[in-house]
Amino acid sequence: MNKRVMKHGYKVAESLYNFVEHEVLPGTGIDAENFWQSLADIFTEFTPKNQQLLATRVHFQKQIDAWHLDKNNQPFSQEKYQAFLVDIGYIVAEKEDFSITTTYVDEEVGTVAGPQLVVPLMNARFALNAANARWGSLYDALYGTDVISDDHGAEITKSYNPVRGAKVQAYARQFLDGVIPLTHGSHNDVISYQIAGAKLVVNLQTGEQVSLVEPEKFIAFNGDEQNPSALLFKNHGLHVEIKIDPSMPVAKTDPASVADIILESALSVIQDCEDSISAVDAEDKTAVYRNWLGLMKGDLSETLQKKGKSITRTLNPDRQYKTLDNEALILPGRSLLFVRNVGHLMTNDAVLTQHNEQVPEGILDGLITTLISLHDLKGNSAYKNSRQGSVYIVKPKMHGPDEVAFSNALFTRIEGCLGLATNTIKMGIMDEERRTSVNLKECIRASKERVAFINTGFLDRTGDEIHTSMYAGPMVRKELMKNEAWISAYENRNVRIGLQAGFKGKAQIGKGMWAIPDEMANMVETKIGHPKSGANCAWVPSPTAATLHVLHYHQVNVNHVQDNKLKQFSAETCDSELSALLTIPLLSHATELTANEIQNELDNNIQGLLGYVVRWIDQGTGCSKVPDINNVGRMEDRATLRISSQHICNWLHHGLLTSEQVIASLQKMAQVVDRQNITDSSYEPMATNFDTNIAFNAAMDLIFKGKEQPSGYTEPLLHQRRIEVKALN
Ligand SMILES: CC(=O)SCCNC(=O)CCNC(=O)[C@H](O)C(C)(C)COP(=O)(O)OP(=O)(O)OC[C@H]1O[C@@H](n2cnc3c(N)ncnc32)[C@H](O)[C@@H]1OP(=O)(O)O
Ligand SMILES: O=CC(=O)O
Ligand SMILES: [Mg+2]
Repeated sequence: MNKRVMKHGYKVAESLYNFVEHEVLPGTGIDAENFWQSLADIFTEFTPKNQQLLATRVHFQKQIDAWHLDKNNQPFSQEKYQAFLVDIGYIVAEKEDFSITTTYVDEEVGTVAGPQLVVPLMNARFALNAANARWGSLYDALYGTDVISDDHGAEITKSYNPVRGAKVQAYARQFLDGVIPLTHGSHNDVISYQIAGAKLVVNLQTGEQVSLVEPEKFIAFNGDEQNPSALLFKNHGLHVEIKIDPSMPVAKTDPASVADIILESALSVIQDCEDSISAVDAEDKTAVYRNWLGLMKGDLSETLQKKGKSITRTLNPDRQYKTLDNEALILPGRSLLFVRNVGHLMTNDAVLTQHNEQVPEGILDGLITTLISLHDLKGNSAYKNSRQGSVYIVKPKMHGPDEVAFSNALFTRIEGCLGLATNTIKMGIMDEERRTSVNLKECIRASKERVAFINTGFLDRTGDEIHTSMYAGPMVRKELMKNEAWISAYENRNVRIGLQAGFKGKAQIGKGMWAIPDEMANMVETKIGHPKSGANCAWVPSPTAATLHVLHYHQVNVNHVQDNKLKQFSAETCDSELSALLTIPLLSHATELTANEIQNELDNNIQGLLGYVVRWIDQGTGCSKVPDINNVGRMEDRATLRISSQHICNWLHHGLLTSEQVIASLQKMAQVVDRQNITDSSYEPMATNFDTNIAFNAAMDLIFKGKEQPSGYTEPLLHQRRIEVKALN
């Protein structure tokens, strides 16, 4: 049991208290007693409203459930359905047009389009890697993934495979031809790059000297003009470095001695306190906050074993080049960091009221993560995060404008307590709940002075789609959701509303996660759709994916796309979008499923669900790669768990599945998952005792108690079961 320190009527867990007093506050200029007083005041002031907002969610859901139950067996009227949603206040009236006025936004957010990497903040090794993923090796990203096919002897072998290496070089040169084309010939034919008269001079095998079609794209270099070691280019605001080093093995097979192409990759990173981590108590929360502190003070480090060697990972310094006028050019060495707080639902025992009630975790996150960010704002770190002096907080899982207004008011209050100018905290709004999508314009208005992004979190959004309309009928198969009318309306509408609210040049319009981490060829083929849709950032699961996704932003000029989109919108599109958005993705008679298809869908869902839950509950791993039924590794987090659990629950309720069938699948798939984890010595098999295995029972609850879970969220049950496991150890 955590010891507690009484502070102004609140009982603060000793672990958090000591951390704040001894590690966070020194150097912030904030007086300790004033801080604890502010904490107490903020909880006293904001907790009742937080609770009221949660009660409103329940109230809406009950009315929607009753409407569908009442209408059972009657033909569905979309018109009546929408009128009902307006009537109960679920859809609010859209007011006059407006533009956001957010200021002091860093260029990674406002003006340059590029990948956004998400990382579990609880894992220091990953968190550091993500912060350093601003720059990535294109050669490594290509060599190590399926973007380069392994036919004709090009497979990945134990030692370097020159056949594969040659394919990587060819791919990279083709990329250079697209981004920085030569006035004549190809980067394939280059024997040397030099600088003369503040220009790039390119010598070809043919003996010709050529230059760039757009010479202004060459902006800096390192080394001698005759023998440069690095050449720096800028395209669509993104930097590309050609690294020249004849001593590197790969450069020996390149007449121009190119050793790598280094790409500016993850412009921004979301350090996640939410769905990709498992933080259930004061001890866990303190560990997460400590990593954020290390990032903000610049001293986070982690020693790890890599390829049989011990290495210590720290934050990368900035990068230095010489401009063509021989001035120093310093570029950020690290990604711009956002921190994703938790939403309004959960509470945590890190702080208790005097009646031993847990406080809302989202309020605690807001206060502590901002307090920690003071180290960046006050220049206490050797490394700057926001050059504009802003703090970037992503707020997930908000339902509708009142909840956004609540976060906005909370942030204003936190700024007041910490002596920060109002709107120093920038808010990222996850557009991932149905009531937010439907009322997005009003959600943005509620934070129009600080909003820095709207992101389509389509995974949570799909979970909410299923839960909200649980009683309307059985939903389409999970994989087919992406073809449904609501999802394209949701994605298009998010871009339209963001652009019409003046996001261009000021804030991000973001797209969702690439959740198949090993399918990079597929990603390179398809994720170009995100910049083409007008989004200026999109989520990737790993640094490698960031280096590959950035290729798209070199091909697509998002600024131009946004300008063109703004000219195209019409009033009619807005109306038809709303009814498409509210079209429930129900199975139609035309698409009735065979018993086999139903069983496959169930087994697939259960395999992913169990594979994720067992690691969450037993090992505290919040984001995992779990093989699906076709052995494709899927990124699973709490949002994907929300989808699978709610989907099974929905089919169970509507009689497509029986309880016995679900239990049989759970037991069969538990054995599959146990086998998948056989090489993990810390893994506890589930199939040895289904009755007592806590993770297995958590999975059962997620399905059989799924209908009653608030908004279909998985965190209440996951937390409860993880706390049980932690108590045993
Ligand atoms: C719906 C939503 O909310 S989506 C947002 C939540 N999702 C995320 O945050 C995704 C985070 N990603 C991950 O956790 C991982 O990439 C997974 C679990 C998806 C896949 O993991 P694996 O492919 O098994 O990667 P693995 O654990 O082998 O790590 C490989 C390397 O990549 C690095 N890496 C993987 N993902 C990341 C990441 N997101 N950020 C930084 N580094 C990463 C690791 O540090 C490791 O490098 P290292 O050995 O030098 O430290
Ligand atoms: O948070 C992202 C999502 O897709 O959910
Ligand atoms: Mg989400």
